[in-house]
Amino acid sequence: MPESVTTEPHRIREIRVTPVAFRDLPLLNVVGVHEPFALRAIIEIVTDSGLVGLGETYGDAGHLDRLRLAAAQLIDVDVWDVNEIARRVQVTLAADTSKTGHGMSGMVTGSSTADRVLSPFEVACLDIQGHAIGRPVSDLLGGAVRDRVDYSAYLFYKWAGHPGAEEDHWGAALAPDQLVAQARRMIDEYGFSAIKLKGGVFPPDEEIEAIRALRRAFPDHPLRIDPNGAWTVRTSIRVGKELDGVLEYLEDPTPGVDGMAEVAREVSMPLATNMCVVAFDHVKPAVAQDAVGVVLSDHHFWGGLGRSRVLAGICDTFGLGLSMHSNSHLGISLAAMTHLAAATPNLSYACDTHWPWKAADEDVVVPGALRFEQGAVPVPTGPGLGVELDRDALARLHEQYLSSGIRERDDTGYMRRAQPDFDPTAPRW
Ligand SMILES: O=C([O-])[C@@H](O)[C@@H](O)[C@H](O)[C@@H](O)C(=O)[O-]
Ligand SMILES: [Mg+2]
Repeated sequence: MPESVTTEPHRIREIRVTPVAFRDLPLLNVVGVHEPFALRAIIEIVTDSGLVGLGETYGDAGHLDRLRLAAAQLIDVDVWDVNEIARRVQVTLAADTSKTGHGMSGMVTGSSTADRVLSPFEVACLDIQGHAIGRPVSDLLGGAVRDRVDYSAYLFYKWAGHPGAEEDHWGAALAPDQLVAQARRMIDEYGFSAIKLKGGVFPPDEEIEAIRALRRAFPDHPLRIDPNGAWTVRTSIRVGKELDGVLEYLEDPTPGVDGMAEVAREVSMPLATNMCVVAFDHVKPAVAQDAVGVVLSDHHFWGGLGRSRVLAGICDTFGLGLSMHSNSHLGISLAAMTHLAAATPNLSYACDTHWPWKAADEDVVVPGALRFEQGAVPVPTGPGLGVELDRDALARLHEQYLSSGIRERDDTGYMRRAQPDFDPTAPRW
């Protein structure tokens, strides 16, 4: 065996779970509005060989408890033994049937608790594996089939600023012309070549008008709208027919597989989802009913990068398209998403990202490794995820978490402070 090859295990000596908060803007959605800070948890796995791997996940209190519970069971496991790590997470959380505290504000329900908890540990192990052999994570996933990953311009209706605060640098977006201006600015800054509108905020006809305005302003950009299940089956069919030939896909128009299947039978464009197919046991019924044409994968709730590639294989087998979902996130997640998308041949749509909504000066990774060029992130080529933890920034964002007082994402509660009778029930129209 050549001397450079080592077969030594890299055993987990310590796992640090650090909740952080970063500034967020008042982005509107079907369940309410984003609070002034978004929460994440940063995972550091330290091995007995002195390597450190990074992961990032939701930061809600219930999820933090589960992360810490599982972390305690992973000491001494070799980071190459991800199956054993998955088994231990599964066993630790077997009795945990609570669906709360997952950090997705009610818009992604029914995802597997064990997969959500496993995800950041698996990513951190892959980061360490990559460092151990000097190869990027995309190589560990089978090799990058593209050297840059396309992301979409993720538009939100939004207030001008948080209540009681000054107008923020994006300003209000409550009408079609303001959304067009938002898209223009985001595309000028990042170069995105596809556009997604978060809908479910205003009556459907207003949102149809917004999509039409975007189509006029950006005739060549694929367009998507995602009302997070805000519409009845009937409304979804009407909107789908009105936007025939305009949308690349229609994302979660109505809740549940049965409703989606009814809509899918009547509209021409594919239906996409990150709401009714969010765990492996949802795939079979959705396929049986032909309910969705595109699955929005998300390694944060599908159990990490390896299991997301399993999902990609399933989508390929059943002829389903594959795109990628996002929530408010920092650079470790962006790096993981980029490696995964790079190594997934059938991920053929521009991925979602909330990145433009994050303040440029707030992240836990050292700047430089991740950048947008013409709407895409070049796949990091350094070892592991290719990003480095900025410890001062981590400490700062942790302090911000402590002082923010926010412990759970609560878009509805925050909305009700401004509008006490706000009702998040969906479908609404
Ligand atoms: O950030 C938001 O408000 C989004 O609505 C997010 O929470 C959703 O999970 C997501 O982006 C989606 O595509 O449903
Ligand atoms: Mg969605």
